[in-house]
Amino acid sequence: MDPEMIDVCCGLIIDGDQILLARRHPEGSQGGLWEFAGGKQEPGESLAQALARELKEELCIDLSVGDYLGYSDHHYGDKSVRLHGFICPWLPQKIVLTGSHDRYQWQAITQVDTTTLAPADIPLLHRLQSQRMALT
Ligand SMILES: Nc1nc2c([nH]c(=O)n2[C@H]2C[C@H](O)[C@@H](COP(=O)(O)OP(=O)(O)OP(=O)(O)O)O2)c(=O)[nH]1
Repeated sequence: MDPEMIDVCCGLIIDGDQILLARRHPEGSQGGLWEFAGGKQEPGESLAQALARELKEELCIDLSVGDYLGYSDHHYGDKSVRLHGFICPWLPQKIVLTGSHDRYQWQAITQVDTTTLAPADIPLLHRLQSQRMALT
C-alpha cells in the first residue's frame, strides 16, 4: 500500500431517501467541495470510533455507526486518501457546524450533485445507490 495513504472515515448519514452532505470550509483542503462528514483516524482508534468522534466534533451529533460500505482510494496530488464509508442511520437531533464545514444539506440519494462532491466520495455514493437499487 502507498506509505503516504491516509485513512479517513466518513458517514453516509441516511434519513429515508435522503443523505446528509456537508461542505468543506472554503479555506481548507478540498475547500468548497461537498462530502460525507468524517475525518482522519487517530492512533489507537478503530475506524468506527474515529467516525463517531468526528461526527460529534464537526456536527455535534451522536449517531450509531452502522454497516461498512467499503473504501475508495483517491490521490489528491499532495496526498493519498483511503476513504472508508459507513452507513449511519439518522436520528433526529440538532446539527451544529463547528468549523470544518460552512454549510450542510440533505439531498435525495438518487440525485446527489456529483460535480461538487469530493472525488473520493463518488464511488461510495455509487455503491450505496446500487445497494438500494438492488433492494427495490
Ligand atoms: N471527512 C472527509 N474527508 C474527505 C472526504 N472525502 C475526501 O476526499 N476527504 C479528504 C479531505 C481531506 O484531505 C481528508 C480528511 O481530512 P479531514 O476531514 O480530517 O480534514 P482536514 O482539513 O484535517 O484535512 P487536511 O487539511 O489535513 O487535508 O480526506 C469525506 O467524505 N469526508
